[in-house]
Amino acid sequence: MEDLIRELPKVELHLHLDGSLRVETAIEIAQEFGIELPTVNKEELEDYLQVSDDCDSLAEYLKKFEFALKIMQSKEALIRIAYELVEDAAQENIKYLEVRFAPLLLTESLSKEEVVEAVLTGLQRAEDDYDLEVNLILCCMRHQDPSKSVEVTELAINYLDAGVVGIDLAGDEANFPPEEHEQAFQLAKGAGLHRTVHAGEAAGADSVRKAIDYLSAERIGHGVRINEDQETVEIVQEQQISLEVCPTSNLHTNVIPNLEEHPIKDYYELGILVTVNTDNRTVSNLTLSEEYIALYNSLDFELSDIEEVILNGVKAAFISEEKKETLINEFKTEFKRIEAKYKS
Ligand SMILES: O=c1[nH]cnc2c1ncn2[C@@H]1O[C@H](CO)[C@@H](O)[C@H]1O
Ligand SMILES: [Zn+2]
Repeated sequence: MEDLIRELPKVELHLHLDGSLRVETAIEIAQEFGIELPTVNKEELEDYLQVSDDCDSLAEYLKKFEFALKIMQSKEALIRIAYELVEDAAQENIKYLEVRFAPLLLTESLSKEEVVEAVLTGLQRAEDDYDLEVNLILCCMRHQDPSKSVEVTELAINYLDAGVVGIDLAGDEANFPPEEHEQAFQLAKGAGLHRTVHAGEAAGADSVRKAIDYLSAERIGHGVRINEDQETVEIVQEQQISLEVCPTSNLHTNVIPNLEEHPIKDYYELGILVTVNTDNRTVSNLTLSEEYIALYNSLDFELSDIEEVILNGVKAAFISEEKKETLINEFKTEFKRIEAKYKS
């Protein structure tokens, strides 16, 4: 079953560039650019980049990004890291990928336009070399002034036809409410940019409601905690808001005590459009295949359920209806072929 899952065509919609760089690459870039490292030993550096078992909150988890951001301040680093992330995704048969990051955290020596262009260059080079499609989402950060979110949105609008498809709101959910960023998200909506918002992770259902009401979120990053309020569950169901669920990340930020108690199966059974994602591959030391294997082992998802969740990812993707239909047909054919192969 595990090999079969690895072979299935997949989609990933919630993946942070700065949480997913290869550890070897971090060492090489730091050495090349004279950036001071706490250690050049790969295993030891992993401790700095990966979350430990005793991490007890999102705020603590977010500290894991500080080092990655330091080494991502040059064009060369951004092109390489973006390229390698797509390469890693292609290796586990991801056919459609949305990558996200916060451009304003990377402007120590580059302009925000240079930052976006370098990442798009890396993504597109890998798209040319591998058989998958990639789009980019730009993150606004909760702790930054709302005017910065407008700046990120304007930047996203400039690259709307060049690979950027939407904006996100990320960062410390418990301490910074979403509604302050309304102007940016309404600007995005008016310009035809898609909107996703991290919510219902470090704060409850109320945070999800605000993301929908004020920020016109089409998707919710995580949304684990919607079950704290029945009305929110119904709104998510009725409005077909999809959830970008990242089960292992939720374990690491201490939103759930163990995978077995993750509510994803309940949401799935209610017909909510749940998708499965890694969030941060390096921070959580994780691949998407492993995440699906965990659903199979810990949450009793059967193969047909896993395939349906993968198709949910296509349905929730920030792409045209025509592209969705093509991908769904391709995926269904592949599912049948792979199932037949493993039966024989
Ligand atoms: O699970 C999460 N919840 C909220 N914010 C996050 C999560 N993972 C990463 N980031 C934040 O998003 C920024 C841009 O990629 C990262 O720098 C990190 O601060
Ligand atoms: Zn995230």
